[in-house]
Amino acid sequence: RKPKKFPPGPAWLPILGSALEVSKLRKQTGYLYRATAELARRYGPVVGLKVGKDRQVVLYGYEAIRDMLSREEFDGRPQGPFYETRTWGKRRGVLLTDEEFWQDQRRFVLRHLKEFGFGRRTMGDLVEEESGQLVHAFRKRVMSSKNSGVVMSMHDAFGVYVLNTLWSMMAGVRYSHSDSELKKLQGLLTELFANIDMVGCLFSQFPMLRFLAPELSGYKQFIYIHQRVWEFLKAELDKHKATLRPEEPRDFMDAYLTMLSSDQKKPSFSESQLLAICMDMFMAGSETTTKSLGFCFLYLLLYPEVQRRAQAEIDAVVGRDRLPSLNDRPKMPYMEAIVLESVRMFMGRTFSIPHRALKDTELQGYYIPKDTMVICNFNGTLMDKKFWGDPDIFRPDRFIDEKGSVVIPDQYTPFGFGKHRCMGETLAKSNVFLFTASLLQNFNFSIPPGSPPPTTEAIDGVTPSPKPFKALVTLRAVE
Ligand code: HEM
Repeated sequence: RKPKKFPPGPAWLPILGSALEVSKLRKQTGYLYRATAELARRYGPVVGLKVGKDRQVVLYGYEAIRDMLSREEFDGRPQGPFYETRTWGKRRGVLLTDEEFWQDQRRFVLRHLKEFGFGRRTMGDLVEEESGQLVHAFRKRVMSSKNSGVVMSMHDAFGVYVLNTLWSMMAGVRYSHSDSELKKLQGLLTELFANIDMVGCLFSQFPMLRFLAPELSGYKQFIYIHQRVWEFLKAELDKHKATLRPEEPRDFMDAYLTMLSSDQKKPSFSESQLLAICMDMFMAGSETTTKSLGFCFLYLLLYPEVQRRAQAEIDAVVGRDRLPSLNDRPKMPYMEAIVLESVRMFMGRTFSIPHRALKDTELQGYYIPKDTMVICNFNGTLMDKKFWGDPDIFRPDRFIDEKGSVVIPDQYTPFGFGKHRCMGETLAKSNVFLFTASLLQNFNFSIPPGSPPPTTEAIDGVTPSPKPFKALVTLRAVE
């Protein structure tokens, strides 16, 4: 039964809760974020739902989101089969854990990743190295075509390069762009992310389906893909164990392994926890940035004037004799605004990672019982018409004030805030900035002749993707 003063929302039916109503709206609107936006229109910015066994509260609108994310009693992460199965029966990692376990692990990850460059100058070198490789690969393809132009698939052009910037620090590895095993794995992850949601999936809301309909409920695919990622990471871990020299840690994996055999080791530290952290970083670190870059280039095709202005800025600040670097960033507000706008377009179509109430509490005047899942629909902040005016238009200028400086309003929430705030914001923004600036310095991107403009409709899922699209890539003339 609905608890008293629980946030308003559709009726709760036995067993199903409000699942049918949500699913009907999702079918009508095409996306879960639009379905819950419609519910917010009907019931207000705090909507109460029950989907199978899960009590959920979806927040839409800045006030409610800010209130929830800044209060410690909402710092839990959900529990249940979905959040445990991914790490073999126990919640592990940093992405979906909470309380003391998560605090210890988050602190360790941040502190030790920094030793290998994370958030520091050396991280800039890694991103610069990778953007150089990206430009080189594009140039090779363009030059191999007789008329110096090539039609390329863009939505998935960045995955390996993005992962490399993080994996150099995590495991001291850079993968080749043609590494077929890694590409297969990234493809599987993209597929998985399109089939589940931030709020779980059928088998997490109706756990019996794991046994009654393992295929239909997505359980089988979920296990298969996680197993493949796990094996991939385990092979790297085994290599590290065989060559570890504790006095000279080469990367994060070494630092963690060294900690495992030290006397400061806390009970939350274990080898499977190390693998779970790697899995979290693998998933959180590459899918998000890659898809932001996908949206970035989609909109650059649709808004050629934005491309031209970015190129004019790159030419003025960097010129053509060297690649852009992160040192140029403070002098390139328009490029910086393109980064912000691309991430807005990506996260404005989805949710934050769900939180969980750690105790009975209240939010915006409503009663929220302990263990309720609380989730932010970022569409309500990042695409709010009242605030942004024209949220569907790709307009980097919205982040630039009359003096030409970058301004980021409070409503801009794609990385969340509070204690669970994204750990990879700096890396993600550096990647989007430098990959885009380096490519625009060297190439023009346009809609292939004879093709319709790419659609801005996305593929729904945990993180939305642009639908597959191609660009005509040509070398920029040297002036
Ligand atoms: C455009 C790219 C990215 C976006 C939009 C993004 C967004 C987010 C959001 C909204 C959260 C949830 C905050 C909350 O629960 O309140 C989050 C958490 C997280 N992100 Fe990112 N992220 C991005 C890139 C990355 C990268 C590159 C990494 C890896 C270095 C990363 C690692 C994480 C981790 C580990 C968490 C969990 C933090 C915690 O619960 O303590 N993210 N991210």
